[in-house]
Amino acid sequence: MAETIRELVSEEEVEKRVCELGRQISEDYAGRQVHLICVLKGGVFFMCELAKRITVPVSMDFMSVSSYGDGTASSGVVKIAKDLDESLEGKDVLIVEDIIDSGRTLSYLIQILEKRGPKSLKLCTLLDKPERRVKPVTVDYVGFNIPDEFVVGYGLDYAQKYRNLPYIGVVEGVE
Ligand SMILES: O=P(O)(O)OC[C@H]1O[C@H](OP(=O)(O)OP(=O)(O)O)[C@H](O)[C@@H]1O
Ligand code: HPA
Repeated sequence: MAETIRELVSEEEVEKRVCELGRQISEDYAGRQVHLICVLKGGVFFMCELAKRITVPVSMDFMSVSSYGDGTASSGVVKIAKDLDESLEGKDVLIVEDIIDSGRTLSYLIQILEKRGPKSLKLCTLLDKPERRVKPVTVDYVGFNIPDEFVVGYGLDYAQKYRNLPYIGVVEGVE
């Protein structure tokens, strides 16, 4: 069967939800600066769109933590491919992710970042697959809870493809 993409969350729905999250974060961080950490590569589309909707001062840094390789199953081994450029000491840090699936990546990342002295550390994800959780993770902001299906688009890839889709889709016709 050929690989096809079935739309799960439309472009309009994603945009609407990103605006709502931006408003909520702006209210919650009123009077403070929020330091966004983008988890590359998947988080980059969401982070850019979200940052544009946040009305309090924003600073940003980037990190790359990989556990999936090119497949649809987490290897369970989390590797830091690129660390942050700046210290987190005394900052109100908000990690911005595209998806929490098994929770392995984020539980590992949170453990590491908590040790770097942030004033606060919270997590915002566009998508959450709670059914798949192996490691518990506290998620502060969620765009959409989705079923246990492998999704692509809006930053998410399958074998590095489909990140540029403006909507969230399910990959069909793959093992
Ligand atoms: O909850 P988990 O099961 O750990 O899965 C979530 C992680 O998997 C994806 O990253 P990936 O390793 O595919 O890297 P990418 O963002 O560069 O595509 C995603 O961006 C999360 O970081
Ligand atoms: O469903 C997914 N799609 C793409 N990347 C992912 N990383 C964890 N889960 C997923």
